[in-house]
Amino acid sequence: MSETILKVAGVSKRFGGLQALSDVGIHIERGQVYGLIGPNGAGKTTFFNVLTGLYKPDSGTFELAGKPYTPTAVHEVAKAGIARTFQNIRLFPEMTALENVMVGRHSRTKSGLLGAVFRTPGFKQEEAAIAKRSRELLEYVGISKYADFKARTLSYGDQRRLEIARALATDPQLIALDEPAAGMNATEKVHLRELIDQIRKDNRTILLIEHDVKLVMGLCDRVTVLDYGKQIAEGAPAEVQKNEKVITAYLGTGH
Ligand SMILES: Nc1ncnc2c1ncn2[C@@H]1O[C@H](COP(=O)(O)OP(=O)(O)OP(=O)(O)O)[C@@H](O)[C@H]1O
Repeated sequence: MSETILKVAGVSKRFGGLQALSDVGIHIERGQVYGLIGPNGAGKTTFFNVLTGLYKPDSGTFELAGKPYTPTAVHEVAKAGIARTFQNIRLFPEMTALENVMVGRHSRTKSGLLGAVFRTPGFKQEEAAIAKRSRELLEYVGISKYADFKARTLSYGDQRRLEIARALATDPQLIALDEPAAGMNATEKVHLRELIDQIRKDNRTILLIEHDVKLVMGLCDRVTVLDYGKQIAEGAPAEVQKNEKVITAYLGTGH
């Protein structure tokens, strides 16, 4: 039986005179890879930023796994169960790959600051469990050999994998990936596709913004197409690809 993970309706956002989003809504089922596509400036990143609490919407309702949530702050959204990555990678560059994942995992721990300061047995136990789980996640995304390397020394493709591991560390209901293939070469893209497929097989749910249409069409169960802040199509990739409005939107901007 299908289970709705994310239900968003009526999202609008204006920047001064520019209507960046007009009445946008999406509906994602558990285990789906859902794509958000559209020409440059269509409103994809704005939608992601609204969804994850970076921008306050002018209107909209939000429900995650059947519970309403208000995306007022990034940490509230993380607590509700959405983890995201960014178009311009946001890792802690001077920390090791392992430490970067551990930071993500810490959002799920109980001991708190006092436990850390006094290094209580509870804290040490929890810390060991976090390190173990974080190593497993590095293995899962295929970069365990770089566990002790500083994040900034990893290749672009591996840094994106590390961001995904860090997002997974929060045990999210939904993982939102903002252009995960940006800057990747063809081989890295093949590996990324395998990784996203694996994440889906493990019954996770993914929302994806991606410019690489081939990747989107090959990976996504459903897609929504935005153009000038409006939703011009929604459906299975094969249907959407044939939609006249979508073809015109892409041709019109030279895509
Ligand atoms: N913080 C902001 N202040 C003012 N205008 C903004 C802001 N963020 C986005 N916009 C505008 O909103 C519109 C939608 O931008 P957005 O970045 O969401 O598009 P996009 O679909 O993600 O584009 P791209 O594919 O180029 O990343 C654009 O016209 C952009 O200039």
